[in-house]
Amino acid sequence: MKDTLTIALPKGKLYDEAIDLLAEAGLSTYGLKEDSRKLMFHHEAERLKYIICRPTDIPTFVEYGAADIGVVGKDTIVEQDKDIMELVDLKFGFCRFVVALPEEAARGRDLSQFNHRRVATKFPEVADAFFREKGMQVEIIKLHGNIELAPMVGLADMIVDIVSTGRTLRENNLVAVEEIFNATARLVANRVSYRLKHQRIQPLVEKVRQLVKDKEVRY
Ligand SMILES: Nc1ncnc2c1ncn2[C@@H]1O[C@H](COP(=O)(O)OP(=O)(O)OP(=O)(O)O)[C@@H](O)[C@H]1O
Ligand SMILES: O=P(O)(O)OC[C@H]1O[C@H](OP(=O)(O)OP(=O)(O)O)[C@H](O)[C@@H]1O
Repeated sequence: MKDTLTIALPKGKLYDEAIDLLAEAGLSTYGLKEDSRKLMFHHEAERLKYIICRPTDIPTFVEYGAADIGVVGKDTIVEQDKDIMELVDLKFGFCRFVVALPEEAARGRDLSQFNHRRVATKFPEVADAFFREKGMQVEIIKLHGNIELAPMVGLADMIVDIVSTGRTLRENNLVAVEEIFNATARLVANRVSYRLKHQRIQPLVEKVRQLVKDKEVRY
């Protein structure tokens, strides 16, 4: 399988756009969008293999070389800081990292008044770096999803989470008070694969770069 290229695709929000982009770049992607529970698709004639991963597991599959390349959000890359190569900003999957507070609590106050409080997040490393930089000491509570719930039930005073349309914050009476950084989907590669399979990876990278070059990022 030395010359088969294995691509890790994130199930979920980035899935369809990742497949559309790879198809546009000339890769065969048949079967990937069919309603199925299959986790691996082997396109033998094209020497391509796709594995379908949980988005947060993509850096692990790529770091260990179980996949040669993959698509993953910048938010996940920063949080996990795995030893992988980031090759292209794909300019979809736009979202912003924010600190958000309950509307009531935010009124007339700024973030510095929330020192020593509790923060719920799926991204403890991002949150920790942000509050350290601010010189604030907070207790970070790691959750795996539905972070917006935490302030409503008294589990935390504030959250660090990603926001796209802002709808989830609004519908849960939260307001963003600080922006941390913006994120989009990235094409990433395993370091060894990038060298050994350069002849397959590099033309794909060039093609993808060309395709997204003039695309505007909408945050
Ligand atoms: N509301 C959103 N709008 C646009 N992009 C988003 C949004 N939420 C997340 N993303 C981007 O899509 C990526 C995958 O998000 P998705 O919700 O599909 O998976 P997840 O639930 O975060 O992953 P896991 O199941 O592994 O915990 C995120 O890492 C981020 O880069
Ligand atoms: O600004 P919006 O467009 O409303 O999107 C933001 C929401 O999207 C993400 O959650 P996701 O849907 O991935 O669910 P999760 O909380 O289970 O991770 C994020 O954690 C927010 O909750």
